[in-house]
Amino acid sequence: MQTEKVEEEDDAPEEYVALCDFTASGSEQLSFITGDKLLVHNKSSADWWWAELQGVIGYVPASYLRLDGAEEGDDASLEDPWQDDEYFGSYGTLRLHLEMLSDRSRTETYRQVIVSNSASLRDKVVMDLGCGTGIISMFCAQLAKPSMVYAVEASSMAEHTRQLVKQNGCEEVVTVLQGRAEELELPEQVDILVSEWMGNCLLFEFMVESVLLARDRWLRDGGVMWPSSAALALVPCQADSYYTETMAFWERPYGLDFTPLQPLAQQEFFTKPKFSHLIDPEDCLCAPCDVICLNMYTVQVRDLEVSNGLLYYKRPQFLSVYLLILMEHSFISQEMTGEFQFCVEKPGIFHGFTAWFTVQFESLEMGGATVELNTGPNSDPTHWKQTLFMLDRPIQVYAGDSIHGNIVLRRNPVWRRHMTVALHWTINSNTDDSQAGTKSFPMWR
Ligand SMILES: N=C(N)NCC[C@H]1O[C@@H](n2cnc3c(N)ncnc32)[C@H](O)[C@@H]1O
Repeated sequence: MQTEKVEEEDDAPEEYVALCDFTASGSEQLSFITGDKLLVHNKSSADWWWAELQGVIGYVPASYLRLDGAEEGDDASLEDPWQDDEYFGSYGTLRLHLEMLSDRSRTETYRQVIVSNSASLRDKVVMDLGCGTGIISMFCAQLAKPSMVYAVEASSMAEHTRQLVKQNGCEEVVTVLQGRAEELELPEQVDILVSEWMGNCLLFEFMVESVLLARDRWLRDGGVMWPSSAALALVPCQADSYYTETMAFWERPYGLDFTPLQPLAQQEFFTKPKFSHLIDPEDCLCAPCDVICLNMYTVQVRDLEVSNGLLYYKRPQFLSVYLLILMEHSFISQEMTGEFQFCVEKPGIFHGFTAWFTVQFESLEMGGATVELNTGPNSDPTHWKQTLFMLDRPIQVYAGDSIHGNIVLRRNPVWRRHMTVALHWTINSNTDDSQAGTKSFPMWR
């Protein structure tokens, strides 16, 4: 069994400075704000450290801290906040492309978009951003007659993609360009920017930033974005089997009482979201709702940030605290926050929330049908499946109960492909007293 490298507890705690705010999501975690100086007593894991702030002790996310006195560039890991070596390295192998190509729901949807717009694609210039093995570009070349497809791929897969394009007789139409789309030089503007950029919970990996930068630089006025829009859906749900196998398990394994391990189980299994969760439609406590909606023509890169403050590392000393507070609230991005109001349709156990996304592809023809890829529980399963956010403790709910609150996707100010999903909820019930809760889930740092 692989164990994470655990550094021995040092005798003298080390002083670290907070790079950004962190809001604890459980009693065992410690909140802090940008600039706080924390004493780290134990680096119990790579992600979570045992630290002290003004006499209070708790777990803190290691990625939010930097050794006090170290300069910004000192920490080698901070040199690549996009983690591009690791990220594009992983896409340079076949594993992830095999997973994406094996996802028929995903891949057939893109093929359907090309087929249903084949006439309008004639003589158009297309960019396929993050083309991977070039499947979408070759669909364009085989099923329609665009004048040019720029197949852009930053990983080393691009070399193989060139070979596949030639192997399939598409080299007249498809030009493979290796590099980050936002850094490449194209010979011309494009009519259509197509990309399969969606990550778990829609935004993880934040490839969407590259799509927006490429849009602003290469999509001609009046050009088309595919997907044209995207939405994150959320639903309160039961997750009895996951709860049983990770938490209830410790009650009486082999006739012994292992319940003292349950706080550890909560920290280990419920602190982060559970990717690739397949929720049974029966486990939805009510109908889902779209909590985050992105218009791919108007959303801006700055809208992807939910600011904790003016600047993550420094604050202008001359601004009064009042003005800071005033300006902070003006920075909250509407795109990254969503309200919800659910009405429980049947009695059950509220174990947590499940999230998934949908993306829409508008027709190139006026009044033509929009194509949608839905990764939710009532559609054909995809490789993304759904994402489960477990509460610390399950709550009994009844038909008619209301669960309202909001979700905030807070992009990690240090690790640019990561975010924290914060959920705040209040349950109003005719049967029990109302309850409120909040929990933040790092994804992953
Ligand atoms: N969650 C996903 N859909 N990931 C697909 C990512 C694919 O796009 C590629 N990719 C991601 N970002 C970029 C970028 N900025 N420029 C070019 N290719 C990219 C990546 O190498 C992989 O082949």
